[in-house]
Order: sequence, then C-alpha cells, then structure tokens
Amino acid sequence: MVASGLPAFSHSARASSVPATIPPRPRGLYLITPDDTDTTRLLARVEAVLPHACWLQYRNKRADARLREAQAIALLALARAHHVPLLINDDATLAARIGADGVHLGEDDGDLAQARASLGPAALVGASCYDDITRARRAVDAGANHVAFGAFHPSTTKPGARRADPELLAQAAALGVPRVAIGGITPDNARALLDAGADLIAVVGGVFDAPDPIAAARAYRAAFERAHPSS
Ligand SMILES: Cc1ncc(COP(=O)(O)OP(=O)(O)O)c(N)n1
Ligand SMILES: Cc1ncsc1CCOP(=O)(O)O
Ligand SMILES: [Mg+2]
Repeated sequence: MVASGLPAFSHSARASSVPATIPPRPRGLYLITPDDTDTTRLLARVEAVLPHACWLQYRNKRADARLREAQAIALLALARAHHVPLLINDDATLAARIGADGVHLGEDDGDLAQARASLGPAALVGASCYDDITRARRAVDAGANHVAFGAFHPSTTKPGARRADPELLAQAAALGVPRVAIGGITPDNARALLDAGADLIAVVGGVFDAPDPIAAARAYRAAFERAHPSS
C-alpha cells in the first residue's frame, strides 16, 4: 500500500508477491542497474546492494526486448523480496505487462499521460527533466509524480548527458513532488545536491563500478544521514 491507501500496483500479470510500500516522502539511494546481459550476474550484483536502496530502476541499453523482459521479471521478484519498488526505464508497456511499480520516461520514451493511464494512479511515474524546469512542470501536469534533473557531474554511464545546475533542484521544490538528482554522483559530491533539495540520488557507476559496491552503497546512505540527521 502507498500513503494514499491505494494498492501500489493492481495490474500485476506475472509478478507474484506483494507490491512495495512507498513512503510519501522517499529519501535515499535510487539504484539504476548497469548494462549487464548476464542475468545471473546482474541479479547477484543488484541483490548485494539492494538493502541500501530506496528505489530500483531496471535500465539496460545492451539487452534486446526478450532479455529486457526476462531481466525485468527477475528483478521484480528480487525487488519485492526486499520491499523496494522497481521502476522500468523507457518502457511503460513492459512495466504494465509485468506489474512493476513504475516507469521512468525521458524525452524519447513516450507519453507520460498514457503511461499514467496504463499503470494506474498509484504507480511511480518519473520524468527526465534534464536542465529544464518548464519540462518538469509539464511532466507533473501530465502525470509524473517525481522528476529527475541532471546530469550534475560527468557520467561514464552516459557521457553525452546534458548538464544541469544544482539550483534547479531548489527551484523544483515548488512542484511538490520528489526530486531526483542523477549523473556522475558519488558519495562525496552527493551532499551539495542533497543540500540543494534532492530527495533521491540516482546512481549507476558510483555503486556498480565501485571496487566495493556494498561499501559504496553504504557511503551514499551515510551521506543522506549526514544531510538529514533526524530522519
Ligand atoms: C532517475 C533517472 N533520471 C534520468 C534518467 C535518464 O532518462 P533518459 O533521458 O530517457 O535517458 P536513458 O536513461 O533512457 O538513457 C533515468 N534513466 N533515470
Ligand atoms: C541515465 C543517465 N541520465 C543522465 S546521467 C545518466 C547516467 C547515470 O549513471 P552514473 O551514475 O553512472 O553517472
Ligand atoms: Mg530513456
């Protein structure tokens, strides 16, 4: 169940157990999967760090449609076991088909209002807003219930990503939805983004390319605890 009292997801076709509980003001590490086409290895990598994550996004730019569906279903079972919501990158149809908790859509990934309609009122629907506050306002009007800005730092995962200024995070407070920061974020540079108003820090490489991913995931958590000592 979510804060609204509505079920977090009711369209589940294939996932078995209970949907994740989504707090009204999520704060923490938003893990995004690396491009790993070895499903067994991907699951092991994610499972090791999932206890430190608030949300999980399945993103795999190297997998074909069949592998993406198989990996998404396997990750959904894992995420459910850890009570972490799973969002699917780029593909609202896949998210609806497997009963994921939500979707993340960028500028080339389809219509937010359609995604909201197909996933239902309780789903997590996120929008990439890059460096653009107007895009964020429109995204919320269209049905997004959280917005992502960035890249804030150079990203090895997405080297060509447009860059954004942390000031955007403060401006976006008026939207009244959780703000996600993404792009080259490390435990060391996360604090400035948390101070600017980020609720969630989305990370691929900072965790999955770290020599010790578990220690890295813990370090992000510690950054949140330092920034928000009472929560
Ligand atoms: C949380 C979050 N923020 C931004 C993105 C980037 O989305 P997009 O611009 O569609 O780029 P790709 O991820 O599809 O390469 C994201 N995935 N997640
Ligand atoms: C998908 C995406 N969009 C902007 S930067 C980025 C990649 C994030 O990965 P990393 O945390 O490794 O920079
Ligand atoms: Mg995309």
